[in-house]
Amino acid sequence: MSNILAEIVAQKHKEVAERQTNRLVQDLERATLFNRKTLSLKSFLVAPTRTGIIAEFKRKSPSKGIINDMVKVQTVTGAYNRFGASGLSVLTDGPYFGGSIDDLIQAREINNIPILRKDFIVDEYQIIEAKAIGADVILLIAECLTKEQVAQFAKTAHDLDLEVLLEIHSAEQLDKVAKDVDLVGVNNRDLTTFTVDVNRSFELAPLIPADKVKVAESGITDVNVIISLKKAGFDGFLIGEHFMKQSSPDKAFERFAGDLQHQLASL
Ligand SMILES: O=P(O)(O)OC[C@@H](O)[C@@H](O)c1c[nH]c2ccccc12
Repeated sequence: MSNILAEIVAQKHKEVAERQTNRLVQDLERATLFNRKTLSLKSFLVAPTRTGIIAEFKRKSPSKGIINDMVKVQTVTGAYNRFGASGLSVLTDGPYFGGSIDDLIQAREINNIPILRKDFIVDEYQIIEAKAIGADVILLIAECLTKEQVAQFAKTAHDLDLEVLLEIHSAEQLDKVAKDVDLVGVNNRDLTTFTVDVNRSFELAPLIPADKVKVAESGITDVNVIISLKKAGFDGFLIGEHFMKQSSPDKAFERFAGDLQHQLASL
């Protein structure tokens, strides 16, 4: 594990222990959103009226510092939805990414497309919490978890009707793909050096088991790259910075999605 990742994981264990004493699992299970019917990201990624983009709301990151702390979560995610995102990714990590549980709850209030809880899951409590705040999908990061944890956490998620996106960065981590993993994401960003290389997605695509939906993550800034990734078998494209770094991420998304729809129509 890289230094920064080890630091985040240690911090996460502390945070979860604290939150767990304030809000017990039984309380989470009584939340209204806990019983809502979840939406399938797998289905939305291939819906003909959508773009395959999982559009992310991210205020800051360890690699970039502040990306955008001026915009509102409902303005941005509402536009992502309206202009054809297949899903939303909302950071709920506070210390490193400037997100919060409240951001996801707010996004849920106004959007009827799948929402990925973007966080570092190190404890089952966070999965129950994800359901209770209105998420549809959880992220599991192979680099932070053992093979056994991935299998166990993915099973817990499925028992709650949540889908599971497993993030990998190397071929070796494919060993952690479990039965209950629905989607495999290739993170193009190296969490040690923060360098981004979209070729990582092209290299790993043929090695991902055929029954898992493929998602390319990070460093995507170009509609033509999405077309190539589609040809390589990807159905999902997780994009944050390219929209968030603009003063109006909503308008940036509208333009990008329009270009993509146009390119797709002429294929
Ligand atoms: O902002 P980008 O380069 O478009 O990347 C989005 C997303 O892939 C990235 O935010 C991400 C991928 N895996 C993560 C794990 C935790 C936090 C964030 C991430």
